[in-house]
Amino acid sequence: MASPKTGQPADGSAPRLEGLRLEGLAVGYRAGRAGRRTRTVLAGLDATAARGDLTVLLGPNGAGKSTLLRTLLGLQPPLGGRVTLDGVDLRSLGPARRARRIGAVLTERVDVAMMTARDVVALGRHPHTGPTGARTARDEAVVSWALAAVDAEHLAARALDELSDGERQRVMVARALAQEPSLLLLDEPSAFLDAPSRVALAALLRRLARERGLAVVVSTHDLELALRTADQVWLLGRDGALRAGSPEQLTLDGRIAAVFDGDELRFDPASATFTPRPPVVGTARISLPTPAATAADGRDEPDPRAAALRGALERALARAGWAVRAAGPADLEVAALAYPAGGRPVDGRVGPGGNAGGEAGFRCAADGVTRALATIADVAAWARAQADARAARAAQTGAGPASRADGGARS
Ligand SMILES: Nc1ncnc2c1ncn2[C@@H]1O[C@H](COP(=O)(O)OP(=O)(O)OP(=O)(O)O)[C@@H](O)[C@H]1O
Repeated sequence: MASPKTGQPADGSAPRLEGLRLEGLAVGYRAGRAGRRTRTVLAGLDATAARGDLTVLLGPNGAGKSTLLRTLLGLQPPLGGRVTLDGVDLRSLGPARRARRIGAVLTERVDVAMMTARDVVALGRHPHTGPTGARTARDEAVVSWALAAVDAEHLAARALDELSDGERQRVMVARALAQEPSLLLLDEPSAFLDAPSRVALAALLRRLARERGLAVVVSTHDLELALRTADQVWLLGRDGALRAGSPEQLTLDGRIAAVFDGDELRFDPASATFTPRPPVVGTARISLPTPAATAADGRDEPDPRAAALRGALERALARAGWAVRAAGPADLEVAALAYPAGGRPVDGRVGPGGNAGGEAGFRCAADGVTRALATIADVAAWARAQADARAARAAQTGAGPASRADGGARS
């Protein structure tokens, strides 16, 4: 049994490091004279974020992600309930002890004119240095480690206000790491990062959680990456509820789709990706050449060219308004006649030797007309023209295009 005040077990054994726990937490804002008027954004939140885990906070705009993170960081008081870190109530921690335990990267821009990236990272040591603020050799080593951990050693001597948004973001993560916290909170840290840097940051946060036993809670709008990398998701719904679970569980439960599906976007639980949802004009079917590849040891392996080609064709057809079906009759048919040479990305002509001669790569049919087309771009343009023609015919007869439910896109 742990002492509620200190979190230390009464028997003197090593403290149990349970990470972050929200118990009936309510967050929001106080306004009016003496803060008597309150605006509750989220209430009754119960969840944990274990040490060693990457917990990703997801929710639509305005759901309360920043409000929750700011409350966990102590920048605004809870309106109710409590938050503990390793069993210790955060309200019992003064600012200095709190700063030693919780590192954060928020969306606010920090004004640090004339400081180098290394100086800024060194600010993270502030909670650990004595009253003089003098840094020891260990402090300097931690600063160097933090810069290296985010792959920003080459930025150390640069002035922070001369860095790009992405470079700056990495430095701010390093500053939080330099605090050597047990809880790391990040509010949309990948907002300014390019795709490879986002993947690298997610991998870094996972590694830090694992290797240093940190509880990491990160909010993001990058759902697809979050669902691939998170150990746990805290999902804020439009109803103000927080549902915690593994990405797979929340995907299969339909919770992710319930929060994020919209008129324009649909969450596909099979691929855990979002696809645009244009009006459906009819059904389409794709056929591919028989895949050639089998593994050298004789075991059958899926031919990666087949998946790439099918995916590219599916996206092109869906964008034009066709609901692609796996089998059965369809209004529009696209048959690829060959794979691109050498398994290169499918972005141009298809056929033996790259189809340099310009011969047909696809045979396409719709509404009784058959066409031979050379490239995927040709197929996309043709599918779009067919969709426009169908929509125009439907408008003339007053029938309207097939509904989404009819077309099967909104399964
Ligand atoms: N200072 C404030 N006073 C009162 N209400 C606020 C304040 N700041 C934010 N809010 C409101 O709190 C709610 C939650 O906002 P919050 O910024 O936490 O959402 P979010 O999930 O982080 O949104 P986003 O994804 O758009 O960044 C919103 O309705 C917002 O208008």
